[in-house]
Amino acid sequence: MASAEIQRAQARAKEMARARSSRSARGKKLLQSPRSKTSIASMAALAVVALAVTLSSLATGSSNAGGRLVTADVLETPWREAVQRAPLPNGERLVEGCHVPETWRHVEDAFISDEEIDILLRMVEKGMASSRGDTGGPTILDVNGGFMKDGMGVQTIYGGDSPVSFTSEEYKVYARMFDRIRERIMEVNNLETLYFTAPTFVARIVGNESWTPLELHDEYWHPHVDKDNTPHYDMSGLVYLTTHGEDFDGGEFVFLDEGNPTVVRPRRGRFITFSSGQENPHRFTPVTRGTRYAFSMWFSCDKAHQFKTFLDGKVHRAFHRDEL
Ligand SMILES: O=C(O)CCC(=O)C(=O)O
Ligand SMILES: [Fe+2]
Repeated sequence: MASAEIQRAQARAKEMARARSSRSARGKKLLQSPRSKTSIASMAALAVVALAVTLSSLATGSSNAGGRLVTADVLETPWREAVQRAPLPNGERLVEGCHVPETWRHVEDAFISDEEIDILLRMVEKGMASSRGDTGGPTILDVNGGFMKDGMGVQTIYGGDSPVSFTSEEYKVYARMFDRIRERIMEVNNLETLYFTAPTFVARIVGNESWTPLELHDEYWHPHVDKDNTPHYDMSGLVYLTTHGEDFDGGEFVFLDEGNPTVVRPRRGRFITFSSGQENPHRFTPVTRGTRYAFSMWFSCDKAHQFKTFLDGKVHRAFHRDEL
């Protein structure tokens, strides 16, 4: 890279760092990624830093709504932002090493490989095969609990006339995803304990603007706090199987910080985590075209809420734990 170009890239890097720190609001700290290390002496290292800035600036910017935007372009390094945890609801016992005072909003790409995503998509389609909700709106599948909910109501998937049967390869990929996510959330937030909990599900939303929800519960786009809905949720995790702007339009995830929302566009294989309390109100916008798939999963600091029957072979036919 020519030296004038490096200088320009450096100036751009400084400007971006300045813009970033001036946007840091309400006690939040933005992580200074490797690009802010302007003290690196060698020209070669500076060139690498400048390149990282250029790549990263492709994937982040400002959204139409005026807030920050994490685009659906691939992130070379995770996008991260620290938040101060809101006080625990009255009566909830604080678990040291799990209810840490500061947690990270963390967005990471290529968390699940293409091959794994294909297996998961196959699994989801199999589990939703009897869905009557393909005219729009959400179909929700809980593989662990064994039910599927579409616009017409709830059905069990392992019982009935034509029970769904997943292969052990499908179960393996599915179970490993949860294990890896739990470990990653612990790593990112420096936690000592964290338990996978239930319920957890995958949602398929077929964009159709003429679709009208039957009940309030079907209006998936409402702002909410995960822990307000389910008090034992402490950490939230999301994995997307399709990409905004390619497979579907709309369906953008938004952290609802007052006056400064952050939009994260789903991308196939993208993983998002954040703590589940009042510090992270969020929503996602209506899907207007195509099909959006998202796994939602939650983790608890309370051992009593650990999901123990996960893939234990009792709920799930045609599955043997030994095969995992
Ligand atoms: O699918 C998403 O982007 C978010 C889902 C969500 O907020 C939830 O399941 O609680
Ligand atoms: Fe949520």
